[in-house]
Amino acid sequence: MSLLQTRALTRHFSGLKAVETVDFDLPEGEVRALIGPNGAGKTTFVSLLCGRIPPTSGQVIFDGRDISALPAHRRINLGMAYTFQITSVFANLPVAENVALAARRREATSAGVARAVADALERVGLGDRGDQNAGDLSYGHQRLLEIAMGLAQAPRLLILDEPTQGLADAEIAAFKALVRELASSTTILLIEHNMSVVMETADRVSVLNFGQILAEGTPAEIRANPAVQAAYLGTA
Ligand SMILES: Nc1ncnc2c1ncn2[C@@H]1O[C@H](COP(=O)(O)OP(=O)(O)OP(=O)(O)O)[C@@H](O)[C@H]1O
Repeated sequence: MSLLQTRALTRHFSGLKAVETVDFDLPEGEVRALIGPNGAGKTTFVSLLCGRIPPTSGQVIFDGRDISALPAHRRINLGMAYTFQITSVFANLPVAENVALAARRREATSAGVARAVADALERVGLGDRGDQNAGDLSYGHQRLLEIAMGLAQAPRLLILDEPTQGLADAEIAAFKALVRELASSTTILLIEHNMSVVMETADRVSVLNFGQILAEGTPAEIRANPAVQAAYLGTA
């Protein structure tokens, strides 16, 4: 059963078809990568899923329910968590407090919050950094902190927008392992430019091009798809 669906989802910006009649299905438990050339509409698509911007037309359906008209915070409460390209940690707060802010959206008791914080930091490998100011973490660790903030909300769907951008090679290798571990407990939608991350973590891949789904398949199928290769070469 699909955890997330879109039906004819469309967003225009004064004539520009950033997302155009997209039908998308993400089954529960899957790691799905969303790829596409620059300007293909990936961030716009994710913004529509999260409720950051309204669609021009079409529907977003989460767990069988039409959430197209729900504001972003209500979607978070239903179990959607996301991190965005630009880091959004509170630099002057300790790492643990950043995660606690996210955990309090779901946990009512201070013991529950403390447990959720410790668990989320442990899972991303920042278990010993809780007292440090978030702004003192390396860039790569700040990205992991953002993922921990998402995890602390015990999401059913975790959306990661270019999580490996700006990471060092060793950090990217660790990230691949982290995604596999996270996949045991949550469905993941990964917007990613790094093809080795896509190939090694995704169960399936959706390719956006000019706001439309150009292809869907396993990583191997997508790699071998001539239309996808042409889109990346700018000739499609
Ligand atoms: N707020 C906006 N106003 C006008 N045009 C926009 C707006 N947001 C995005 N666009 C346009 O919509 C198209 C899709 O942009 P989007 O950022 O979704 O692509 P993307 O696939 O995420 O690209 P990238 O990989 O470079 O992040 C682009 O042509 C972009 O210029």
